[in-house]
Amino acid sequence: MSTNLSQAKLIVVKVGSSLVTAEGRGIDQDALNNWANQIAQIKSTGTDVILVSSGAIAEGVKRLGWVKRPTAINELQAAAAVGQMGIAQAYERAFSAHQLHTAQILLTHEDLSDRTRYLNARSTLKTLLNQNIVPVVNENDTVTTDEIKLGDNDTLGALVTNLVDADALVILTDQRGLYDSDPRKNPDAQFISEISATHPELENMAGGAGTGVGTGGMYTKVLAAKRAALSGANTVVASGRESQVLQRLCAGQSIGTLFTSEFSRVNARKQWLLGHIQISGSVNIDAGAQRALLEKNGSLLPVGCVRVNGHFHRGELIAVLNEQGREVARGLANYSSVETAKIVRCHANEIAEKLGFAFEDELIHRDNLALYL
Ligand SMILES: Nc1ncnc2c1ncn2[C@@H]1O[C@H](COP(=O)(O)OP(=O)(O)O)[C@@H](O)[C@H]1O
Ligand SMILES: N[C@@H](CCC(=O)OP(=O)(O)O)C(=O)O
Repeated sequence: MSTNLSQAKLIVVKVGSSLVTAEGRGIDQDALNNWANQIAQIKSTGTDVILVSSGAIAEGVKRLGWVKRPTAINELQAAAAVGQMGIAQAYERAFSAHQLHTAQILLTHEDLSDRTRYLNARSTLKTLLNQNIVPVVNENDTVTTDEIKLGDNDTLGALVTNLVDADALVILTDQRGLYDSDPRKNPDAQFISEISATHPELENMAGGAGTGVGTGGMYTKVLAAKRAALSGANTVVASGRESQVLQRLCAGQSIGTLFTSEFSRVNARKQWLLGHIQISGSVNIDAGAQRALLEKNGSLLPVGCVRVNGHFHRGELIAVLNEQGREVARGLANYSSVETAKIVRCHANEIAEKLGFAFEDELIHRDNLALYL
């Protein structure tokens, strides 16, 4: 795997509140225009981008005329609701100069931990990318309470990276990258240009937020790098004010701090599928489907399924059994057991007719399938 971003086909770019809102003074439209310009150019060279943008609370606080960030959760939620309007407008304006549309995606913790919602979120993001739209993601702050909050958008950026199998996560912030201690507190702090995302000293080096508007500081960024590494993605933390930072990263230049992942893409996904979820049911497949899976790295289509066992919902993990009843794979089902039973042996164009609706053509997409090789 290449360690830089020159081969990346899809990257997640996270921008922090202090950059987006000029440290709380209000949306920095010039900064947004600049990133939009860079993203439009990257997209035209074949690298897709999903933006994760903070700033709703900081912008809301400014619009409401409050002198400082509140601590009461209901006030933070109200501020987020007001500020998110500005964030959405500002990105749409910035990208419209490049004839690109944006789409607002507000996610909660549950959207990413519940398997059905996870698949729906993934499917929506992929569909938007196929339509050449730039998704702009934030946490749905208005409906999340303390206990269920993701809490910071560095974590959200890593979860989105895993969700869509992005090649890399780029976290743009107000520092050049990671130093061995907080450079705001230690003028002798040493800059680190590359480090393993699983380095044991990372958490000790990283401190909290630098300004009153940021959340989590470098600490949540190193945790995010760790999380993104689990699905095989590298993370770069760099300054959002660095000239042409995204284009230069995508051209393979070394800017900021690169956190390298030691997991391979396939293994990480497989670990997640095989290790973390209980099986709800299974399907038996025919020899042709088995060949498609094992030899051609294909998806499992309903036409290759012969029987459905057990009870499962859309998004649940199921086992794939061959004609002899041996488990050959596991994956996330796009249809429930009741729906699957109605579409076994059916071609993709017959699904809507049998069910009255259709999600995907596949019962299990190959991205959501782990094989026992
Ligand atoms: N080891 C470190 N290296 C770099 N920055 C650090 C470190 N420890 C703490 N920080 C702080 O993290 C801040 C960036 O995080 P944060 O304020 O949450 O910004 P953002 O809004 O971009 O997420 C920096 O301004 C810096 O003061
Ligand atoms: N969802 C919040 C952002 C929380 C957050 O993580 O902020 P930051 O540390 O600036 O990325 C908002 O939009 O205000």
